[in-house]
Amino acid sequence: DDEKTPLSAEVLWKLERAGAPVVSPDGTMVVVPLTTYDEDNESETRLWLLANDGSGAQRPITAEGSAASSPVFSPSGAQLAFISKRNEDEAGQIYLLPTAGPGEASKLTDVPTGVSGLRWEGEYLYFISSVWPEHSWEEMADRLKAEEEDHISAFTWSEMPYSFFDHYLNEDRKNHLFRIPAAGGDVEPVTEPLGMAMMPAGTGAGDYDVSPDGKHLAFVTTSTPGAVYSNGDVFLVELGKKKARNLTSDNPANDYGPMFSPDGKQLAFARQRIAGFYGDQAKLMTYSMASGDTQMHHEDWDYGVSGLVWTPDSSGFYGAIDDKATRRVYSISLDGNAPSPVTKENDYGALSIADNGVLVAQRQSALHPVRIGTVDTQSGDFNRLDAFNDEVMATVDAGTYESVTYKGHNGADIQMWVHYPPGFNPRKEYPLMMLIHGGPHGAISDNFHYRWNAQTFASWGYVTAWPNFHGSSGFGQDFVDAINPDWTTKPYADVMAAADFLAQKKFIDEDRMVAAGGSYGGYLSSIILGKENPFKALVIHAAVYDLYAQMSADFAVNMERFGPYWENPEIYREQSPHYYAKNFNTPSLVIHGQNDLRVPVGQGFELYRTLQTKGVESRLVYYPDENHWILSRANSLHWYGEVRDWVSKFAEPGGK
Ligand SMILES: CSCC[C@H](NC=O)C(=O)N[C@@H](CC(C)C)C(=O)N[C@@H](Cc1ccccc1)C(=O)O
Repeated sequence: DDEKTPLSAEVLWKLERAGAPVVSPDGTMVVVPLTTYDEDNESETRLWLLANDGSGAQRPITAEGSAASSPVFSPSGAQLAFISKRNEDEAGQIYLLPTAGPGEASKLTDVPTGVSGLRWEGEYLYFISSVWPEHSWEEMADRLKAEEEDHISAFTWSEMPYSFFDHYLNEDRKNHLFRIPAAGGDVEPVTEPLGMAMMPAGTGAGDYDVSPDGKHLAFVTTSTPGAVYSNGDVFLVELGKKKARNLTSDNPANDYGPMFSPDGKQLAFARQRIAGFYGDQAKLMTYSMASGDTQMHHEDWDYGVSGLVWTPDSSGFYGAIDDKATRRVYSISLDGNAPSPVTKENDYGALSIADNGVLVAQRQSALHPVRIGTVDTQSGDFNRLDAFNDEVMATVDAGTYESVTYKGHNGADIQMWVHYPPGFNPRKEYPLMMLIHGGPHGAISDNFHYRWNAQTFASWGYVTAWPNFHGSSGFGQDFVDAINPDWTTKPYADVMAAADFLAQKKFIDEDRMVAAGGSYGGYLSSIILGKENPFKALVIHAAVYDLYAQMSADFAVNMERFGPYWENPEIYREQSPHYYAKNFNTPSLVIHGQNDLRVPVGQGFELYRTLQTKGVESRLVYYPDENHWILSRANSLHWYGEVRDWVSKFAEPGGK
C-alpha cells in the first residue's frame, strides 16, 4: 500500500504511550496516564478518563502543559488524586479532582521534598517522601534551598547503597511514609515514629498497604542493609503503635508486595527463596491476621507470581504471569485448585480491579502498542476502551512475526520470536539481525518494545530473531537458574544454535548475519566477540564487559549470591568478556550513556579502547545525558540511525 509506511523509529515516537490504568471502585471509569512526545524533544503525561459504559467516550482530564501521574480514586469514586508539579511547585505534589464532570484540580500538599507512591485508603492519602529524618518541613525547605545556593555538588557516603540505576543516593535522606487527610489538614509521619525507613531506592506504592479498616500498615523494608537489592522483609504494625513486627524474618531472601485482602482477614505478599538472586521465582504467601499463620500457596506451580490483584470476595487473585514468552492473566485461587489461565495470546499487565470485579488491564503485542480495556474473567475476551494510536497505526505497513522453537544447548527446546520485514518474500534471501535480550532473567514477550523494536529493525530489510535463551523467565525455575553462575556457556550456545537454525533457512543469507544486544545482551555480545561466531558485525549497548569493574555498579552481578571476586575469582575469570580480548576481530559498534550506573560508562570505554588498540573496526557512540537506556526522542532517533548505519555497512539490508 503506497500510503503506508513501515514501523520506523520516527513512527515509534509518534505513538502515545499509555501507562498503568486505574479503574474506579464501581467499575464505570478508567483513568490512564498517557505520554506524548514532540519534535522539540519534550514529553508530556496527562491523565485520560475512559468510560466503561459501552460509549467509547474518552477525554483528557488534566490540564495541558502540566505533567500528571499516579492516579488513585477515592473510595467512593467521587474524587481522583494524582501527583503533579505545576505552577510554583518545586517538587511533585498531591492534587485532587472531582470525577463528575469538568473541574479544576486543587492542591492538597506542599511537601518540599515531593510526593511519590500514592495510595488512597479510607479518609487518608498516603505517600512516600525522601526526607531528612527529624527535620520539620520548613527546615527541609531551607536545606533544599541552601543546597541549591551553595554550589557544592559533592556526595559523601559511609555506607551502602550509594547509587540506583541512574542516580546517586543521598545517604542523609530516607524514604518515609506519610499521610494527610483527603479533606485537608496536617501531614502525619507514619514510618518515622517506628524508627524505620522504607527501602532506600525504587520504593513505591507497591511497597506498602493499609488494611481496609485503616488500623494496620504493612510495609517492606530491609532488615539487612547494604545493597539496593538486599533482603526485603514485610513488617506489620498497628497504626499509632511504635513497634513494627517482621513477618518474614525466617526467610533469608526477598519478601515484598504486601496486599491486604478486601475483607481485611489476610495479608498477601510475594516471596523469593534464594538470597541475592533477583531472578528467583516469586511464590504467593498469605499471613492470617487472626491466627498469625503464614502459608505458601501453589509451591509446585512452576511460574512466578506478579502483578497480583485480590478478587473482591477475597477468595484469590488475578495476576499478570510471565508464561512462555507471553504474559497472561491467570486466576489464582486460595482453595487449593491450580491457577488457571484466563487470557490467551499477547501480553497483559498493569491489572486494576473494581469493587464489583471489573478487571482492567493493558494489552499489547509486538505489532501494537499498549491498549487499555476490560478482561472478561470467564471467556478471557479483551474489550478495548481506548482508541489511542489507531490513526497512526492505520498508516503502518508492518511485517509479520511468529514464535519458533528450535534446539539449543544440549538439544533443549528454545523459543524465539522471528520477525519478517514488510513485503517479505520467502523465495529471496535476507540478512539476519540476531537480537540478544537483557536481564538475563527476563524474557522477550509478545509485547511492543520502544528501545529495541524488532519490527523496526525488520522494516529496514532484515529478518530479526529474539531467542529466549537459557536463563529467560517464564519457562520454569530450572530454566532460569540454569545459567548461574555460568552466564556464558548455555546462552552463547543457544544464540549460536539460533543462528545455525536460521542460516539453514532458504530465506536467510548466512553471509549477512549481524547481532545486537544491550545490558546483559551487551555482555553476551562481548562474549560472542571473544569466541567463534558467524556475525559480520555486532552492536554492543551498555555492556558489562569487565565483571571485576562491575563492582562499582548498583548491581555487581554475582556478588550477592556467589561472593566477591576476591573470594571466588574463578567465576569472574571465566565469565568476564575482557579476558577474551585476544580473540576480538568482529567489527563492533559500542554504545554507552554517561548516566548509566547499572553498567557504569567505563565499561563501554574499556571495550572500545580495547577494540581500537587491537585494530578491530569499531565505533563508539557516547550519550553524555542518557542512562542505561536511550530515552529522549532525539537521542533515540540518533541511536536507531547509528545502529542502522552500522548493520547496513556489514550486512546489506533487503531481500536478494
Ligand atoms: C534486580 S535488578 C538486577 C539486574 C537487572 N535485571 C533485570 O532484568 C538488570 O538491570 N540487568 C541488566 C544487566 C545487568 C546489569 C548485568 C540488564 O540486562 N538489563 C536489561 C533488561 C531489563 C529490561 C527492563 C527492565 C529491567 C531490566 C535492560 O536494562 O535493558
